Amino acid sequence: MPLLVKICGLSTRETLDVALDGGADMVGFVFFSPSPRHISLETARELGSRAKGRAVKVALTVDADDATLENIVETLRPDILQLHGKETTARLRDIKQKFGLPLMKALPVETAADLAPLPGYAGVADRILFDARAPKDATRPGGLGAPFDWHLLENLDLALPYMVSGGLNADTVAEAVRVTRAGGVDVSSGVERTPGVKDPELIRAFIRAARATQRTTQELMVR
Ligand SMILES: O=C(O)c1ccccc1NCC(=O)[C@H](O)[C@H](O)COP(=O)(O)O
Repeated sequence: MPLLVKICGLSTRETLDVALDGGADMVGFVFFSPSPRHISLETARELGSRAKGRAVKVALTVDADDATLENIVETLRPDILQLHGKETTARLRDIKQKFGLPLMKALPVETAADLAPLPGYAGVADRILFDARAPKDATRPGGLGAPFDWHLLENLDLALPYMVSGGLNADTVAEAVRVTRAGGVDVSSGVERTPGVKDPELIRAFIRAARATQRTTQELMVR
């Protein structure tokens, strides 16, 4: 199964086109006003139509209510909802029932104890995004450019597809995939030179580096 590459926090036509032209499998859009990557519903409509059919569109929210989700679904037309807050399994069931979209639940990781909620989410989410737990004083629960200890996922036995994120960049993505055996990688800060401003060359470099992990694996398999 090819590695899924997600570029998250896209907010302009130009950088969205770079991610799409570079072959990103998933493009993420942030709907969380304290984030430097937050986009308006008007921008969501424009970027959503631009990405349609070219990559999986991911709408990222944090403990959003139904009205907020309804507006995002109506404008972005997402293919998957990424829930990056404290959403319970009951809330995931509620959202899935109301919107009928696949759900990717973000799980903050700092210690092995953080994996305890996995079985519950695995029963309702469609995929899991492992992300670094944000510091207590952080203004947002993700997109902070800091990694977690990937070895915490070394012996993971999860029936669901999962992605790894948190501080990834072109130099570290191969090791993250090797250690976690994740089926997907997700990056935001690692393709920016300043918070919220995506850099075309960093996007291209990250996608190249992520794709290179696949060639290495295939080469190993044929030996
Ligand atoms: O990216 C944000 O600003 C953000 C804000 C609020 C909740 C989640 C957020 N990002 C979630 C993502 O999926 C990021 O891509 C992920 O946390 C990795 O971010 P980074 O460590 O910056 O690569």
